[in-house]
Amino acid sequence: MNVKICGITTNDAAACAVQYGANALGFVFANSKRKINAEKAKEIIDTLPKDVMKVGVFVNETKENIEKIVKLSGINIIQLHGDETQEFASSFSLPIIKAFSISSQEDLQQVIAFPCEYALLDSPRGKYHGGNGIAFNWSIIKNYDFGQKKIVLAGGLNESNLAEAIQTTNPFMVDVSSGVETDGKKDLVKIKNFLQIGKTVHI
Ligand SMILES: O=C(O)c1ccccc1NCC(=O)[C@H](O)[C@H](O)COP(=O)(O)O
Repeated sequence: MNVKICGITTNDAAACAVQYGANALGFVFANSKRKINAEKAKEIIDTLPKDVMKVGVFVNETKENIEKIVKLSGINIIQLHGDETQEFASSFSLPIIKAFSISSQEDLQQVIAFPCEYALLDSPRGKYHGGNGIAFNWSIIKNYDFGQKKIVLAGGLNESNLAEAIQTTNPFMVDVSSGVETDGKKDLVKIKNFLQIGKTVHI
């Protein structure tokens, strides 16, 4: 299973995630307790292997600022986690991960229609637009045909529920932030455990 560890702010957390096989690391440039600036993100990204996806997370940010941060930091995928339009998403040359809040089957139609390579399915917004540590009802997407969209399952995943989440939804990738933290900081043991489960679980 592909695994994205989101909300990376330190070299240690990035190195640990890469060591245990993370496929993607997320850097949050939006209002968040995990917010990072482009310079620090670049310092971390410069240490990462080529094949690890470097995802920049944005919420209702301007195109100009996103492009500035892309250039400064070296991120190579843009995650739009706000109310961005289809037109806005289509205006970038980098691959797009569009985040969707899922609370019922009706929310799934917009996922298919949206012009993005990856659709990140998350729980409804809490204090922040994302990274709230709350799972949605996975049965909503069980056996749903998303066509060519690569589904990234997010929201409240942790080492206790990851295997069940993957077996229920069979996504392209799983994404975690709060579930690999202790007291609001990335926990290297939890990152390792999460990745070991993600890499070995049978679907
Ligand atoms: O992580 C944040 O703090 C954040 C803030 C604002 C917008 C998006 C954010 N995170 C995006 C992610 O991809 C998270 O990993 C995803 O929402 C799942 O988070 P969690 O439920 O904490 O595992």
